[in-house]
Amino acid sequence: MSGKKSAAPKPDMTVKQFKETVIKHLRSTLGTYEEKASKQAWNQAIAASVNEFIFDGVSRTRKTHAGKDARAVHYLSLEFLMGRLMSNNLQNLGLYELADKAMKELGFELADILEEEPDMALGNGGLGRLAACFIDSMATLALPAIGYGIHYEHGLFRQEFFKGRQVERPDQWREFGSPWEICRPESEQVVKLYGYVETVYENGGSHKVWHPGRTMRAIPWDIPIVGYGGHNVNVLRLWESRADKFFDWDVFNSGGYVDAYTESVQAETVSKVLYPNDETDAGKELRLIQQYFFSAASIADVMRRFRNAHGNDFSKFTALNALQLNDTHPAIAIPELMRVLVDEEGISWAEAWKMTRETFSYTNHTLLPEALEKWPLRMIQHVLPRHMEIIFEINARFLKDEVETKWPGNDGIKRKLSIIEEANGQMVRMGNLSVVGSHAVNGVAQIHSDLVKKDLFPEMNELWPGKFLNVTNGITPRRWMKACNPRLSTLIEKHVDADWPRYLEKLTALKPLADDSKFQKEYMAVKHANKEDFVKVIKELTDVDVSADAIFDVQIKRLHEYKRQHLNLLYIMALYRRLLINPDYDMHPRVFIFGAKAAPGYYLAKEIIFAINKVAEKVNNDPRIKDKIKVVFLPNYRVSLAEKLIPAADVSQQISLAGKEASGTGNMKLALNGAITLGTLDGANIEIAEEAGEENVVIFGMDVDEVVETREQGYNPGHYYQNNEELKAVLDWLDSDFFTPGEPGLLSAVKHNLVDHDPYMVLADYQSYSDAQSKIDALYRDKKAWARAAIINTASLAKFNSDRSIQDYADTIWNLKPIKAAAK
Ligand SMILES: [N-]=[N+]=N[C@]1([C@H](N)O)O[C@H](CO)[C@@H](O)[C@H](O)[C@H]1O
Repeated sequence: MSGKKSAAPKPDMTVKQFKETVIKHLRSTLGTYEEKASKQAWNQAIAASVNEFIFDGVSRTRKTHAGKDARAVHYLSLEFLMGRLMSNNLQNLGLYELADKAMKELGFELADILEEEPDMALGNGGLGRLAACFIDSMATLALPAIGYGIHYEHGLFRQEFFKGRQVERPDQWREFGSPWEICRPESEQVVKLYGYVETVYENGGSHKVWHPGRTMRAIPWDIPIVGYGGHNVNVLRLWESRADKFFDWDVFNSGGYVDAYTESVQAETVSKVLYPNDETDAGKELRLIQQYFFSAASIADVMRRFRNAHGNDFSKFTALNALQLNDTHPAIAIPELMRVLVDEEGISWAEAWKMTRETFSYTNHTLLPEALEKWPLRMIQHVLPRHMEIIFEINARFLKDEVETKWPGNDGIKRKLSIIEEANGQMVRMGNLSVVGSHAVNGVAQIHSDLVKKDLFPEMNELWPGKFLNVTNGITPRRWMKACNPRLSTLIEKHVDADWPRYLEKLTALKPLADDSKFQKEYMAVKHANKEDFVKVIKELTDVDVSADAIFDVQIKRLHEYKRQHLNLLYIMALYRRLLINPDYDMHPRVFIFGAKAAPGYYLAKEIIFAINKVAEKVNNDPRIKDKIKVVFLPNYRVSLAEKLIPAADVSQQISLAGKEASGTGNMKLALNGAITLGTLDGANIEIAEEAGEENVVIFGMDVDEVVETREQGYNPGHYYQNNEELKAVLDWLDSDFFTPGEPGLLSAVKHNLVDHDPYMVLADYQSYSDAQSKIDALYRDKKAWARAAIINTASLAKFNSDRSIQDYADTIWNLKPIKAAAK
């Protein structure tokens, strides 16, 4: 079976040639030389060498697509959580082994050089990382596609812990520039804001003219996105904001020295920093301006490319362009396209609306009410006066032509479906606007898509049967298996074709080996070696000593109450208590590993982080429990840290309250790398259990219907507190100063939230969770059964390849065909 044909074409380059190219760039591009160069310089020299292939790929792909006047998708996302690019680019070009050998011959470990690259953390969590996996898959599937976003100067904050509390530090990913981006000043756009709208009456008709109060420049930075195999190289275009005029001499000369700068400072703030909220609506004017800035610049870029090819014959526009809204963050692009088509191109409202609806599609990523974006009508009116007019018009026609027709005289439904919410001072509902303005709406996992139809937009679904679809999320196996788990990849390639990172379903060939003791040994040896590596990372980051023989129990995701990191904490405290009561309590040693950032303004999330760190401090230094439990909270969890941890994980904690986690994507990465999912029937956990088999995951807790039932019956967390001795004991422990010597009550916020409110039913699911954790302990100690289950997970989850997700989008929403770029 081994040595089957490999997918990634090996550029005809030898190790010697690669070395020469790197040294050439070290000298001629970076102006240094071998003896003197820093690791950072070597990193830049390798990047410059790799870019020779990449830039060629960009041109080949662009020429091919332009030559064929190709239909393309434009993926609008306020977030792209890219992580590091070097390793992925080397892998996708089939250059990794070559570069590794070359650097070894030059006296370096490639892995060390890769550490020099800062993460491109232009996203908060799942939604941002999904966008990054998706553009990797679009390029790998040779689909004509462009990602559009914001070129934030500062990405997601760096997290540090001070006395157990989260502290945010600014992210400086571009401190020394990035070798992976190209500035494209020739394609800059101008974006307008504020001002007023004039109605011009002429030739018996009238049209609208927007007189902006402020304009700013949008400068594009292109990041090449290399498809696996290096055939197609698409582009991620990120917009940087700059002032129209850098310095206002008139103001300066009239003594307004500082004011002369104001405009440029204000303009630059637009792309200055990513809003660090995951799942909450920021509601700030600057955030709205960010959303409009990149939407308008992107629409203008699409129009420029279209006009260059087709002048103002817009009959082909919808046939050649698909625009995907990654959540409602770019929803303002809908009235923006209408403004351009009607005001600038003079197309009739009806025709323009038809084109707009055909062009847009919208992905919903959450049901959490606080995450559904609503903008004060007054704010949109002030910042975007013409767009507010257009939204009024869209809404009026929608309510009259469609809602009234379906539900004549039903004001209740009109109020519910209206894009404008009359209550709380008139708000604009960006979710309703996105649904009304799109031809397709999808959720990100089957259960979530069903709930979007049933609970979020039931009437819209009735109005447009067939508009609401499901496209279950996925992850790119190139970054999340091939690149981050080379030991597993090598083992796999002994039994499966080398092109498995492209055709993940080939991993099913491992299923027959699940009970093969030799393969089980090899497979678990891979896991153990990965754990040994990560033991060093834990020591380096937290100074905690752990054993690779312990169970690595992992919960890595943003800190949010619905994800229930505090449920995990209660169980850790219960285990600790059992060991204090009976030091010989029979359990396999376990290391609980957390990685999670809390939004800076999210009080309880920060209290949960603090509580976990205080409990960790106590548990990790308590000799009475003989290292049977260790708790590790890794600071600054991010993509590059996930790439080190996921291959070393044994247990994947996916314990959200059923109905709250739309999909999850960490669950997919962990399971594909052989971690056993401990989860609720929520999001994609359900589909992971379906694909891997119920016996190869550990499910607990209420399902969605039971949650709804419990809520309808009136949920009383106090009941569980009073009737579960262990649960009561650990909750009361939080009130004491056991974990915060001399400061009793410092952790009480977490207890009171749970005992008094518990909005995410932690206490209701506690016992079922605790029992499931005992199942995990028993299963792990049955080495054959554990290895079998882990292997089955790796072999059975091809469905969660983001290539499959993107193929679903291409087939069911974008109607998009691949166009392979011409070779040389
Ligand atoms: N926003 N948002 N939503 C999320 C994540 N938090 O980013 O999108 C992710 C990507 O669709 C989902 O996997 C996750 O369940 C959902 O909560």
